[in-house]
Amino acid sequence: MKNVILIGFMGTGKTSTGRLLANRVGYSFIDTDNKIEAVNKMSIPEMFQKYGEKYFRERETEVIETIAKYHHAVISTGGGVVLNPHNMNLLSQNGVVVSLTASIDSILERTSRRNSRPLLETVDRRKVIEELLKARIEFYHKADCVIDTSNISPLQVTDKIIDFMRKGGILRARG
Ligand SMILES: Nc1ncnc2c1ncn2[C@@H]1O[C@H](COP(=O)(O)OP(=O)(O)OP(=O)(O)O)[C@@H](O)[C@H]1O
Ligand SMILES: O=C(O)C1=C[C@@H](O)[C@@H](O)[C@H](O)C1
Ligand SMILES: [Mg+2]
Repeated sequence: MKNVILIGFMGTGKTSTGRLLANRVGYSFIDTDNKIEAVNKMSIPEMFQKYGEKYFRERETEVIETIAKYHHAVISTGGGVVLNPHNMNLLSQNGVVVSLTASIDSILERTSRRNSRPLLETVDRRKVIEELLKARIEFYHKADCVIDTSNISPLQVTDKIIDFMRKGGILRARG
């Protein structure tokens, strides 16, 4: 049974939508950021602060190497998972990749609600978001399905993902 992998920039809703989707389709739910924190017994901001981004990326890949083998799971990733082709090869071998996008204004608003994203701890968050998005956009578009979440609720996003899963034969008809 294929996994559903959610990729996308910070604040596009991977974690909240992924949890909801897993509940609706009866899959297990894994969030790579949460898993990294649990396995390493350390928060992501603390990890960045103590050991830097490179160390975090290595821990991220370790977690992906484990969870890519799961079945029947919705896997919500961290925003930078797409940067390492090894991560994406592992994940896509055993799953379909759904990319969530959002406008810069939506991202700015949503990422201001909780301040636990080390890469956005900066004075000019809009500028950093624009720069990171520019560098990453091509990766976020390498997906089996791309959904703009700017003006729809997490529930509506899951409706679209479920439609996509049914059309691809990943999920059987209603039930
Ligand atoms: N479609 C949506 N419409 C409005 N708000 C949303 C939507 N999706 C998520 N949010 C809100 O945006 C914030 C960020 O969502 P979430 O943590 O799920 O994003 P994420 O993609 O997992 O981010 P990160 O990459 O940093 O883990 C949360 O407050 C969430 O409730
Ligand atoms: O976009 C990113 O590079 C990140 C996103 C978050 O989900 C975390 O994985 C971490 O803060 C890095
Ligand atoms: Mg998340």
